[in-house]
Amino acid sequence: MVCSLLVQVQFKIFPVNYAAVLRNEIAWFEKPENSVGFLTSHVVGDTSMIKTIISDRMSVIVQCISSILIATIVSMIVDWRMGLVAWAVMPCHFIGGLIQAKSAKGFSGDFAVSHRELVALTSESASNIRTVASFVHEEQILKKAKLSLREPMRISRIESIKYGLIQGVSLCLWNIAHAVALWYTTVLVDKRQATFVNGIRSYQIFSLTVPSITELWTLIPTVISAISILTPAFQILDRETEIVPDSPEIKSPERILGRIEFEEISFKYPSRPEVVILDNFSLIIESGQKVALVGPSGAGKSSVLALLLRFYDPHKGRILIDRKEIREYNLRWLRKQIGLVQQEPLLFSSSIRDNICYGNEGASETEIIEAAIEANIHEFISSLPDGYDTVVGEKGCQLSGGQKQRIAIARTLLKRPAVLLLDEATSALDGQSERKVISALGSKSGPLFRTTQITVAHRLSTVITSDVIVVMDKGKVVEMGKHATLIAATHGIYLKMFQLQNQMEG
Ligand SMILES: Nc1ncnc2c1ncn2[C@@H]1O[C@H](COP(=O)(O)OP(=O)(O)OP(=O)(O)O)[C@@H](O)[C@H]1O
Repeated sequence: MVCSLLVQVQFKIFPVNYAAVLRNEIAWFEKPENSVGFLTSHVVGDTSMIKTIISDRMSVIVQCISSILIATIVSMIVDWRMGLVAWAVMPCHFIGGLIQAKSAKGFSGDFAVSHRELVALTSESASNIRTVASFVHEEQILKKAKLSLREPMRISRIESIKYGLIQGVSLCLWNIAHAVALWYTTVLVDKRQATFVNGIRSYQIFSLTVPSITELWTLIPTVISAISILTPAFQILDRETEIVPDSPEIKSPERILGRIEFEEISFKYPSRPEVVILDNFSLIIESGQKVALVGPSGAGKSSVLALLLRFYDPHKGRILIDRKEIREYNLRWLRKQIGLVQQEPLLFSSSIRDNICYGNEGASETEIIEAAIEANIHEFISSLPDGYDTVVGEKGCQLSGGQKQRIAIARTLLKRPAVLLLDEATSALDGQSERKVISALGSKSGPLFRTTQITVAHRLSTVITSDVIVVMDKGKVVEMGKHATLIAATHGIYLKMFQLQNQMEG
């Protein structure tokens, strides 16, 4: 009964642990201690450790405790003095066990850390295998892995010697306990306070109990390891996320209109608090407008999009959507209203259909095909032997950069977002494909179905038709207007960028 309950707990812990990881804000995932490898190691390692404790060890612990209790009661019934002796020598086992437990603590801690480092290294190199292979960096990775294991190996060698000695001491204490019990049996028999038969019976029962006690103590290192491994897991479970996805639980209108206002925003990334990214940034985007953010690399364009999705919160200023601060919207609901296509979109290792349906699982076949046509990828998908059922490989590795981008655009279009954020979303497409996609995206806004569009682009040819072009530099808006207005301004940054690109293309 107890064991079956514990097994159920074991299966419930994994989703709880995983949900606690996913609940955190983006900045938390950017900390080195929360890298993909470390988290994988945590989730997999913690779950298997819980399995070991609950399924394998817990039943042994329950068995040992019950056999000790039964043996004690029976030996008390046979001869109460002998029963008391069994308990009197218990400190010998107890002290032996304590010494073992103490030595095991450092032992397991080192293994946990080195194991996590190794998993982090493996997952990082496996997910970046093309970069690793092109730089012929395999040897260095192996060296790094060996290096990360060197210190734990040295420590564990010392610890295992210590552990062996300690095991010897605790066995010695166990033998002392036996000797005392046997000696006392002879004393009782000698003084005729117990019959020979009862003395032997009692001693036999005591002897049968000792293996259970010893086994219980040998399980202590496992339990200690579990505690040291599970402590960080519980820290993750207990952590309060800074940007709460389910709060506030207020009812929102069906669809936002898409008027966006950045009001004197100042922003620094939590991982780099000394660098100001956005400095008093203000911008109003009317519902249904097409706005382009352009400017030099590192100007803060993508950061503006990240703030709108509340991947981070600004330190100063407010962001309003439909004249209401975004913190007042339920975050999950808000994110469903916004579609983001990034420069290097990540596809999941499943079929093209599943990837397109990612934000809208209930979409019909017609809707999926419509979105693919708008993203100019339907023709390619139809030419594949398995069509929409083609599996794209891990992170979409079986597709070209441009195909990945177009599938990502289709995925976002299927979401029918009220606000569409395109961050260099067509940068990998050829000119003709790009024009088709951009014109399809441009036709998204109509009187019935408004989409506010914010495009971040380096290639200015893709944004010249925008309603407003915002030129950013060092986290500030430096120029703003239509393409014609901006190129008319002499000495403007936009004009310079435009001329430079024209020269390069010409
Ligand atoms: N997650 C992050 N943590 C810390 N700093 C970051 C992070 N992301 C971006 N930055 C820094 O913020 C600054 C602005 O980056 P951002 O990506 O917003 O610029 P950008 O204008 O979009 O650049 P690009 O055109 O090259 O994409 C850069 O200096 C960058 O190094």
